[in-house]
Amino acid sequence: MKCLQLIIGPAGSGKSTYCSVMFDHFQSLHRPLEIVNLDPAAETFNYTPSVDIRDLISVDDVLEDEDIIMGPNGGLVFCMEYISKNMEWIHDQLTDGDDAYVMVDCPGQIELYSHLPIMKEIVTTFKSWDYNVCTLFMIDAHFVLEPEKLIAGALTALSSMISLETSAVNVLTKMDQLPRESKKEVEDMLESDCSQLVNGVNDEPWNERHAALSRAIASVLDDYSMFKMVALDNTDEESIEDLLLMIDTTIQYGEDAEVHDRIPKEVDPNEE
Ligand SMILES: Nc1nc2c(ncn2[C@@H]2O[C@H](COP(=O)(O)OP(=O)(O)OP(=O)(O)O)[C@@H](O)[C@H]2O)c(=O)[nH]1
Repeated sequence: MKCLQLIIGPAGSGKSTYCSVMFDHFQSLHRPLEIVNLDPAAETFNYTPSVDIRDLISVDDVLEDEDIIMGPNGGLVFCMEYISKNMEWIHDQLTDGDDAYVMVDCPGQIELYSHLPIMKEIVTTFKSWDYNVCTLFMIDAHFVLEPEKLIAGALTALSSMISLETSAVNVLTKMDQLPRESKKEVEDMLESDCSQLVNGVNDEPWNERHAALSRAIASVLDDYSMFKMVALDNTDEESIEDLLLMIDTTIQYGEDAEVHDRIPKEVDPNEE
């Protein structure tokens, strides 16, 4: 079964760092992994991509083209539209075997996932090549310690999940940077449901309606069990293993192999 992790999240949330940490982890497990850099504006990253989209098109090239007049954001959208129409260029460079496992390191512009159709088209193309796709939404752990920011992060992640139509795992990055007491706070938070977490929103009289709205959103998130987060401490091997196990389960990695192993050997009809 072909598996694909689509790594998305705001700029600086830790997408490329995650890819390089997982690249090393896969190597230590002797598991094959191909990484696609899908960010035409990427500057540097600490892994060796199997496919680098900048070899096809880069934002710098587009901005230098005198026939195309646009700013950096328009340049990125132009590149992404071009990529979505030239996906075969990526396909040709992937091994694409039955056990292919691919990570796609995406740009951080959130509008690509919320209201533009481009990423959905790219995901649909990967699905048409029989990849099981799981979206990983990276959230900087520093931003979830306040209930208001937690709600905002949850809604952004949900809007991406709904528009991309894939299974999803929300990853809290940079846990190693948190002081011990904040780390404990985040770990406790992950054990709680959203309604408990937003109890602390500012409900001074002038914020009453805002607090009520936050509580209503939290209760919907709990009712549908749709927003779950996993903390990742890049410096802790166990944390990396736990996350990969969860993603593999979500993405159904290796399930066809297990089914194959479970197929009974030819049965002798004379045998009882
Ligand atoms: N200590 C620590 N630093 C991290 C971690 N993840 C990311 N960083 C740092 O945060 C900064 C941004 O990380 P990136 O991995 O480049 O983030 P990105 O989401 O790929 O950023 P864009 O490509 O701009 O969208 C870099 O300086 C990283 O070194 C982490 O888990 N721990």
